[in-house]
Amino acid sequence: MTAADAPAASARVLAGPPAAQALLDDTARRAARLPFTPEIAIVRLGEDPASVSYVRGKDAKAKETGLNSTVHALPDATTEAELLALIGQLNTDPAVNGILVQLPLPAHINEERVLNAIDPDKDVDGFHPVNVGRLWTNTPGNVPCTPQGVMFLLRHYGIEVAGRRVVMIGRSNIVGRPMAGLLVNAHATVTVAHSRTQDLPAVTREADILIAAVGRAHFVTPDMVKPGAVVVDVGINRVERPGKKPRLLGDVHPDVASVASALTPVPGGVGPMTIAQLLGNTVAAAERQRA
Ligand SMILES: NC(=O)C1=CN([C@@H]2O[C@H](COP(=O)(O)OP(=O)(O)OC[C@H]3O[C@@H](n4cnc5c(N)ncnc54)[C@H](OP(=O)(O)O)[C@@H]3O)[C@@H](O)[C@H]2O)C=CC1
Ligand SMILES: Nc1nc(=O)c2c([nH]1)NC[C@@H]1CN(c3ccc(C(=O)N[C@@H](CCC(=O)O)C(=O)O)cc3)C=[N+]21
Repeated sequence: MTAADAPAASARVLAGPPAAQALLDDTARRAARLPFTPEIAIVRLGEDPASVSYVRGKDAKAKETGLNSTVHALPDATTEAELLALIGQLNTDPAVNGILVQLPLPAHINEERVLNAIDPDKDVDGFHPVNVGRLWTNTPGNVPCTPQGVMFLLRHYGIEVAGRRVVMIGRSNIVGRPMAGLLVNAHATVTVAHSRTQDLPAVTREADILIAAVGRAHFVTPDMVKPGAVVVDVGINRVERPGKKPRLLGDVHPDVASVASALTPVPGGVGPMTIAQLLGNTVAAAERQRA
């Protein structure tokens, strides 16, 4: 065997399911300590296959964890006024501790108006501007599930963020921006890159921890990664295949495993953390509502 065929060093796999299970176990214990059963209301509009599949996953995990879960599956033609009326009812229903409106919403509905209508204390997605403000002032509130799940995963695997350079690729309200806020709160030095960033590979090569939430399959290539960096792949790019389950590709090219010291897989990385954190947020909201 020549040096050229020698297997490349391979990054440690930061598997989501064991970390997610640790979070779910803690969530189930906390739920069981409450004098009532915490309840999440999940609202979905239309039949987008990805949304149908995610909502099914969230509902099943909620029940497994000892929570009540109600799915409100509304037709695609639901008006914004009808959706707002449902949110109003869920806001005032004392049995409901958490509300999640699955995104994306159909084009005829104004997403901002809908998210702003959810009671911030029941907003377990943490998308309401009040919760965004709480995150950026480092005060208690509901925090978006995916970034908070990434923080849990890093902690679970003993990866320190304080004092380290983190580059976040993506600045969405769901992932990039709240991820940056959590990292700043955890004392990381944070750079947020996006589609207008000049010389992105030079920026990402500075990262001790590189987090990708771009939405483009295999976007992060080995030349963009500092040797030994930890790489977190948030991306989920669905490749539909007729008659088969869709293939899921991350935003990180698999060859990055030969440069990074640790890497989250897709599937089986950040995705399961998102769902576990949603239930964690629901129980935390129930605890605060009771206090
Ligand atoms: N694992 C999980 O639980 C979750 C996974 N996801 C997945 O994460 C990915 C990102 O989701 P989301 O944040 O909602 O996506 P958005 O499309 O809202 O945001 C993508 C971000 O990537 C940036 N971007 C796009 N192209 C480039 C480029 N060429 N160079 C640098 N930056 C670029 C955009 O920049 P700009 O702002 O300039 O347009 C934008 O900020 C998707 O694959 C999604 O499916 C999302 C939520 C949860
Ligand atoms: N209001 C709202 N809140 C969200 O949190 C939200 C949303 N809307 N819209 C869409 C994105 C995406 N998202 C995922 C959740 C779980 C997995 C997940 O469990 N993924 C598994 C695979 C699941 C499968 O096989 O399809 C994995 O990566 O291993 C992925 C993605 C939540 N989101």
